[in-house]
Amino acid sequence: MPFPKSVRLVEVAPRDGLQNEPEPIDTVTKLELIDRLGAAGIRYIEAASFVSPKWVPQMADHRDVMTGLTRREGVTYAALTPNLKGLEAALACGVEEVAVFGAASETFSHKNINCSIAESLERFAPVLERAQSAGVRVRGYVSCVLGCPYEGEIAPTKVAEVSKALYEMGCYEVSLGDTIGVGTPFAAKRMLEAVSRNIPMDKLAAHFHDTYGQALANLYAVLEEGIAVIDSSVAGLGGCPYAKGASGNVASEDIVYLLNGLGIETGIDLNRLADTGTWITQAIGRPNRSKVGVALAAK
Ligand SMILES: CC(C)(COP(=O)([O-])OP(=O)([O-])OC[C@H]1O[C@@H](n2cnc3c(N)ncnc32)[C@H](O)[C@@H]1OP(=O)([O-])[O-])[C@@H](O)C(=O)NCCC(=O)NCCSC(=O)C[C@@](C)(O)CC(=O)[O-]
Repeated sequence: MPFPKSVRLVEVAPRDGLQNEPEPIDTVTKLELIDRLGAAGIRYIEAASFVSPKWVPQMADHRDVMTGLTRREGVTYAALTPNLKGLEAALACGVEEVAVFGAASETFSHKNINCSIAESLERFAPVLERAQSAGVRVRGYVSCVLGCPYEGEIAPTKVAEVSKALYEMGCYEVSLGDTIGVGTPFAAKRMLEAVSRNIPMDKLAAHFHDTYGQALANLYAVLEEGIAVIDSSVAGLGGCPYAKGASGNVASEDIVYLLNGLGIETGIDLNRLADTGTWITQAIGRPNRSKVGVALAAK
């Protein structure tokens, strides 16, 4: 299959990138991050997470973030909503898109959202119904698609089964999460091949973490298969609170550099994006994990 002509980047740094930070990051910094990402040309930003503050304290200011952000024309600002409580709170803030998040691993599902895979799907059904009645689109995540921190290998058929359930429930897109970044290119292709038997390729997204330094290679592999939506995090920020040692998503700067080199359109200004990575890492005292960001900053 030829490479896609353009790729839509889903920027997850304000949520996935920051959720694991142990020290509270003030809302003003989060809002500036979101604004700078929009100014760099990102058209889809996952801004917050309406989850329990007891589970993920860093996302406790979700209301202030969602109502405080300056909306730019053409940019979608989305939020995670694991249940009806989260959805209602997000709707009250005027959210235009939400995401539910499940897993292909039973143990991870319990650790992350305190229920089995089957229970999570039951919990998501009314979230989708309510969101749809409010005219809000719902994205679906599947975690552990290339491995689980507790169970090890995960069968592609299991990933396909959970993805299909989310898609059939009404998620307009299913994002496939290599939560702990253990995948390699052939494994990524095998997993995608299984999932895409049930779901059209243009309804799938790749959400690959870079823990083992494989994210770019894996993304190249799935781009070859026709994936055209990629989740990424500026400066490679992030990690999952329920996946010890997992590092952030592929750095947005690195994937944009790769896509530019392949002649694939993103509409993103790489220099502005790299400046944003430099700024946020300095603001929160984290190393910049984007090789491209570091190289550009050194110029
Ligand atoms: C799902 C729950 C809430 C279940 O948690 P629970 O304890 O089973 O829920 P509960 O219904 O029994 O409620 C317990 C308490 O939480 C409150 N509560 C209940 N729901 C909400 C809500 N929406 N917002 C705020 N508060 C909430 C509820 O009101 C109650 O408060 P209390 O009476 O004890 O004071 C919990 O497990 C949770 O919040 N988990 C979130 C975990 C999380 O955010 N993980 C990181 C995101 S997923 C990820 O990073 C992976 C991804 C998406 O990036 C893809 C990848 O890389 O693989």
